[in-house]
Amino acid sequence: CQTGEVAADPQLYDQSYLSPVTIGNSELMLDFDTGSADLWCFSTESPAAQSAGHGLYNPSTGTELDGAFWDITYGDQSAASGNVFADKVVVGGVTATKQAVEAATSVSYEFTEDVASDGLLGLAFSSINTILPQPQTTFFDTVRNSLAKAVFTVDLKKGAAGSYTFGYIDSSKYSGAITYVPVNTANGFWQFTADGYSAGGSDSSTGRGGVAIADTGTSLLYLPASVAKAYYSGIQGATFDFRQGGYTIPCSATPPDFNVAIGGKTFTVPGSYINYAPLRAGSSTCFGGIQADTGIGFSIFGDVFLKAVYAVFDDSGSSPRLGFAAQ
Ligand SMILES: O=C(NNC1=NCCC1)c1ccc(Br)cc1
Repeated sequence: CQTGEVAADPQLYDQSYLSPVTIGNSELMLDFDTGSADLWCFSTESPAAQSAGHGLYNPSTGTELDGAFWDITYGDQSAASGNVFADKVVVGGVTATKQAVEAATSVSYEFTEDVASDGLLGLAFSSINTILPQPQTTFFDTVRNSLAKAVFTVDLKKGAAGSYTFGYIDSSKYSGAITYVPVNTANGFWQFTADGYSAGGSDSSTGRGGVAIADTGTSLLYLPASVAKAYYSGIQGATFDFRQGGYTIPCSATPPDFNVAIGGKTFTVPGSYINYAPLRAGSSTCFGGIQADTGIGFSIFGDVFLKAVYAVFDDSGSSPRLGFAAQ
């Protein structure tokens, strides 16, 4: 019965969180992503112009999956592709002896530029793994039957190291009870329904809830346009800046807290989390941590929300469920 824990180290402005993973005989820093289902890494097969500065997986330790290829495009239009090897993967002591490791032979500039990240470890459902002709299982799916409990937890923090655990829930990491809600796996995501939103201390709801996904791979909190609009209407100097592609606020602003009702419980994102980051270093205009989910199809509860709660991704029962608790 395996259990394990790894640190989740925040990158600049908490844009992403990286965790150490041993693949074959190299340790790489991967971005754990509950919004996708591929485990891929820069490799000795990646073009040097794309992989300079990154840790590389050397597939010599693995066994090539003949004829298997992968090609993924993320919600932010970043992309990567390559071939596949079966190799040993260890995360916080939890071992998958024959995990599908997707070696990159091409990546988009977003990944080349992010030199701290050596790849991604997908934690969505294996139904959206992009390997063809035969999709493979995520790390969690590969090890889930060997875990003490088929769960993983996400404890991200603002500007500080958090953690991911596999196989157990750590009651020292949260306060109060965990509120569980059902998950709809039809789209391959950890998809749930949020009941409603409100800003500040007021109970003036900024709108009905809706369908959402829990996505550690997305930095911000994307909500229905009406909810985002109502939220920023309460902040002096806030504006929708179409050139920046979203809401901006004065960096001097103290945004109101943001409340989300899930499963009959209210979870609060401190207003400071929504004063996300300067548009450019030194700018006095900051990008908002809440943005409109227009055109995406559902809301995305990314890191701005997840770092305010303790989240349990539970596949131990007859159907998957998500648990949230105050941190
Ligand atoms: O791609 C998604 N999440 N992960 C990552 N983003 C950027 C790098 C990794 C994503 C998933 C579902 C929806 Br809906 C929108 C976005």
